Amino acid sequence: MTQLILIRHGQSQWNLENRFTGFHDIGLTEKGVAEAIKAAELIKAEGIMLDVGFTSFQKRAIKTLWLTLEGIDQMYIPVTKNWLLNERHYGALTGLNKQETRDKHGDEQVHIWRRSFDVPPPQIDETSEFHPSKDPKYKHIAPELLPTGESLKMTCERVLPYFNDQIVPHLKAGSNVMISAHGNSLRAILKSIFDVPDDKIPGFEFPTGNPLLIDMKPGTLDITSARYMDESRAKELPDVANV
Ligand SMILES: O=C(O)[C@@H](CO)OP(=O)(O)O
Repeated sequence: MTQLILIRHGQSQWNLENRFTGFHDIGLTEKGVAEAIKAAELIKAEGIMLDVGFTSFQKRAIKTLWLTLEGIDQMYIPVTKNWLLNERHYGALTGLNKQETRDKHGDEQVHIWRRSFDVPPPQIDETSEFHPSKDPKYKHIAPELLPTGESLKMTCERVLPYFNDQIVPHLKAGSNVMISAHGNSLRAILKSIFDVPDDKIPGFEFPTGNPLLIDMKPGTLDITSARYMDESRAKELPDVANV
């Protein structure tokens, strides 16, 4: 059996403040740190041995992975960070309070921006402090590749080629893989491995800092079981259709 653990970062400061976050690089709250430590306890209790880890360029996901690997005493595994696993870029909404945005634009418009599959948010202006060109961690990436406002569809188109090329080969070779990432970059992976239709995928929510353990038949991506390890904070999962 091959094991894949998907974990959304623990609670971030902007999750707490209810602000659109996307590419903004904000840290974990104390609660977020505690969630990552708890995630490690759950993984350790089941004796899972990881072979390789992947995360984004964003400290909330990186630190969640660090704390988890520290807690399970497996800090030796190779870890690859890639910006292609970043959260969906929230465009001009970045930094805004979600409730204030609802009050201004209405519940329906904000729901479309947050949970449609293919409607992108308004693009971020080049002069904004949150424009990705202002962040030195992306200086090696061609400016035209950097997102300035992504729909979930666009996030899938960014994340899935990386997942298929760089992560799937590890799974097919039988390695146990942990991916620490974000609500929408993980939706992209969930959509791919569970074959979730476009109109259904926005409905799946990843709880913060709660490892999703997915068992696969060796040498394949055929899922035999999937469950959130902290049952008390579990969310709905797609049906395991390909057992
Ligand atoms: O703000 C964000 O970057 C994301 C994830 O926290 O929010 P949403 O739930 O609106 O996709």
